[in-house]
Amino acid sequence: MFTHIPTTRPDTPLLDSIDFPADLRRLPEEQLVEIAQQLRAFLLYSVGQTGGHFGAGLGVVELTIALHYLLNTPKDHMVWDVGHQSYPHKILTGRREQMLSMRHKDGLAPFPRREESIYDDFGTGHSSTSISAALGMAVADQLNGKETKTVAIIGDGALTAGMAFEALNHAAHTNANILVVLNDNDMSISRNEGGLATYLAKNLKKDLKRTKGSRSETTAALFEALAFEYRGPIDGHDFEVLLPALKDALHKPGPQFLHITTQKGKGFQPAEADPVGYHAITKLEPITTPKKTKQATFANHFGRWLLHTAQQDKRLIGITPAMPEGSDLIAFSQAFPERYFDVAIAEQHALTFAAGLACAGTKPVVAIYSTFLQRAYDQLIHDIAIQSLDVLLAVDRAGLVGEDGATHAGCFDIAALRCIPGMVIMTPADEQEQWLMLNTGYQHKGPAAVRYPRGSGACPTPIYNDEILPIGKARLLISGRSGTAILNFGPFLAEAKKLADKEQHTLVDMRFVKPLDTELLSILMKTHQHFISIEDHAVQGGAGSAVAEFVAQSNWQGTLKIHGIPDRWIEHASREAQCVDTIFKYL
Ligand SMILES: Cc1ncc(C[n+]2csc(CCOP(=O)(O)OP(=O)(O)O)c2C)c(N)n1
Ligand SMILES: CC(=O)[C@@H](O)[C@H](O)COP(=O)(O)O
Ligand SMILES: [Mg+2]
Repeated sequence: MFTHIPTTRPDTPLLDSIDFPADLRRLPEEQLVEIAQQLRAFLLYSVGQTGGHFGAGLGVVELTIALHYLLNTPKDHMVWDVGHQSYPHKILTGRREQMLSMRHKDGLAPFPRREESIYDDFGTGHSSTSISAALGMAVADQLNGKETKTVAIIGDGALTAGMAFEALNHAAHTNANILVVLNDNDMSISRNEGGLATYLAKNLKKDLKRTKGSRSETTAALFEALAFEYRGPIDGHDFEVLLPALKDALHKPGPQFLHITTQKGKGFQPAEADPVGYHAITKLEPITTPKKTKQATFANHFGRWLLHTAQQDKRLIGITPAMPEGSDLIAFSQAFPERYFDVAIAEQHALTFAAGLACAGTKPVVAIYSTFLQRAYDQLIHDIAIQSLDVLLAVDRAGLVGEDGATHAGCFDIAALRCIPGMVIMTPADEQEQWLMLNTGYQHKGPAAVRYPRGSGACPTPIYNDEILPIGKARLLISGRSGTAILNFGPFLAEAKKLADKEQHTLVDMRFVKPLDTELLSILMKTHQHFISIEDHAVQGGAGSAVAEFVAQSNWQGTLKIHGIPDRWIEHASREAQCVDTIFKYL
């Protein structure tokens, strides 16, 4: 058991002899335990150097080794759900020496990526896609006459999403050679919530008396009802049971299911004791580096707003799809457990559940990352917006998010939301505006969204008051100038002001993307020939596009320059570096 993250590279001679899975397959089974030990040591070291997802990878060390040992990768397929647990897979598939570049600009990606390696069969980052994608591969290989095996590895958290069940429902009624491995560690990022998690955990307790490796009749019933051939649960850290179970499952044709139990953070004592805290870590700083005091983030201020507002209004309900820590609903959940709902990884359900709550007279607030809101688009349109229901979306991690890269960037929410009739969309420039906009969205009758970025902004100590903003009204910050007006939407007001000061431009904090302050724009159009818009969102379809649509309908002869995220995928790097390379590039 490791108790510390090594700060120097550990000695891992056996691991160093494995450049690719073929090297692993040449070793006798007896050496796999030693490989696992060395893989864990190296993983601890490398994640300590780069930061990143931590507990999930430690939990699948034996599974990763066993799968590469038994499969003929890369000919056979392996799809890692979410992909946050794929670091051991990367280490065994030719990328060991690049691990220290992980999450850095031009370095390894933090999730599987098809462009990065032929061993990465499917790009992930969002959860619950693995069974669908694996089924597609298995069916295509069958149609093409290829004799391959395909494995989807899905966690108990990812299994809570509707999409996973849609795929199970389909897969079981094909004759595809697909194996679903359920990696059950009884954890999502936080505690795994809901009936399925309870069912699996309850059965596991009941089954503790089973002999090693024997089958659970109770859990089998669920997956066999869907026509999978089920085996398990077995100890996913014990090669003695893991290898035979995998061999058996891989040699049988048709849809197979293997249920393994593992420990998140396995082998590193602090992570086993605190799997939530060690879901992901920041990189280790040398002890000589002075400790930075942690500034409250936009998410933290949202958490404070939620608690404050819930204390005043009994109707408030707070909802998170499995991100209570990230979105910071912790204090609220402790103060008002009966009004707090972690609905598991179920973004679609979260929104329609909120719609139902709003129909029955409560005031739901859904805290959701911009990138995961993409999952629930129809629910927003069909269940909330058409019925003009009173739901507030606190859209977190809007814009570029840094090291998680393109899968997690929140670049599309304005474009997606802006075309929905009746939506109110607000873009706070700082934490003070975030607070006021949350007040405003909460009091507004009908759907509203406040989008705010990852990390902290320019006003770390906002004044918490009950003020409400006039809907659709911008804030003219520097007036009395003519020529060019800068229209700021969101967190880059300081950069916009710098430019305005330097070039003697007018400066407007637009605040609302929808409704747009067309009255102010019309006034500015009389004295300005140029507009420059700035936003933390894709240029196509974003706030600048809203301005473009408006001015195109007028007879204004001026020009508009839109600064935002360009029409390409922005890869992992620090958020600052991403912004410098994109939004700020031509400012
Ligand atoms: C659609 C979607 N919603 C939320 C997340 C955030 N998220 C990443 S990992 C995770 C927990 C996954 O739990 P599980 O599948 O059991 O994997 P474990 O971390 O326990 O190994 C969550 C909620 C995501 N990646 N995708
Ligand atoms: C894998 C995943 O989807 C989450 O763990 C995500 O990386 C969290 O992002 P934040 O660090 O912004 O909360
Ligand atoms: Mg889990």
